[in-house]
Amino acid sequence: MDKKPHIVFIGAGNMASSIIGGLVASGYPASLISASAPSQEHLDALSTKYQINTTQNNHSVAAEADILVLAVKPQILQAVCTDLASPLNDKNPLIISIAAGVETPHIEQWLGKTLPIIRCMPNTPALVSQGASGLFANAQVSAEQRQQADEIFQSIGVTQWITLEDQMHGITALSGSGPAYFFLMMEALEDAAVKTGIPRETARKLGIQTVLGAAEMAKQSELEPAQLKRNVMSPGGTTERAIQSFEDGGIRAIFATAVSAAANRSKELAELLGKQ
Ligand SMILES: NC(=O)C1=CN([C@@H]2O[C@H](COP(=O)(O)OP(=O)(O)OC[C@H]3O[C@@H](n4cnc5c(N)ncnc54)[C@H](O)[C@@H]3O)[C@@H](O)[C@H]2O)C=CC1
Ligand SMILES: O=C(O)[C@@H]1CCC=N1
Repeated sequence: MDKKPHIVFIGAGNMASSIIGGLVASGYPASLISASAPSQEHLDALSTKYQINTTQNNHSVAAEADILVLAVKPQILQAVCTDLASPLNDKNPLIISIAAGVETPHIEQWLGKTLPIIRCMPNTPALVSQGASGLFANAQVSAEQRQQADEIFQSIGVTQWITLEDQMHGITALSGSGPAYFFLMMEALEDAAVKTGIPRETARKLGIQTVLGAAEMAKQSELEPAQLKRNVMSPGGTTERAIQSFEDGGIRAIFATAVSAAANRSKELAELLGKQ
């Protein structure tokens, strides 16, 4: 990026803070990041921690945006966009919506004009620069804007672009919601280890490092996860018993059902919110 764009966040909750924290950690100038929200507590947390600009006035800050990130709950996005239509009347910022299940034609309709819109599904590990973001651009997005968005989200993790907006339901179910699945597994693994007699602190430390080590290994290795798994399974050994127990318990079906429940909820939100 030659001249860095002014990035304005509408909404200052969990996901906005994770992205802002990651951006600042990557060296993005705090003076070029602003956030607006009704919650003074959320704003104070961001200005104290990252020294970014904050306000409760969506209108004034939106009018200054080169990139406007919509980071409010899907259920209030229509009201927020409708309210922003007039301050954006003579402006043409790149809109990036991170709201689950809200489709770009609805955002355009609510903002009252055709605009370059990118839908992005990030995740909270963005806070520690380990985010995974799926992105989709509508036809109005220029090559330069696409690159700007890619650089922003690459600075907080990895990016993958999709060409069909419909695939965003699956991305939401995979990487948007995904961190929670692994936190659940960490909880369950830790509790199970404690039951074998290990102190909780030890179980937590080794459990988390095991998840991290396995993920890093899968990322760096040319081998598929299935082969990496087999490499841990000595014939007649301990892992084989555990993996057999997972398979007998239907772990694959459990994943398939959970991921499709999340994707279906994303579709449901799209239908519900589009009808408002
Ligand atoms: N939490 C997550 O892991 C992820 C969330 N998302 C999406 O990010 C969006 C935000 O989610 P969270 O950060 O988790 O929610 P949150 O509830 O933590 O934050 C929402 C923020 O919006 C603010 N807000 C409420 N009304 C507003 C208004 N009228 N104008 C401006 N700001 C307003 C709130 O004060 C709060 O700062 C959602 O659309 C969600 O689908 C996407 C990927 C992952
Ligand atoms: O649970 C949710 O609806 C949001 C979207 C993906 C992660 N959190």
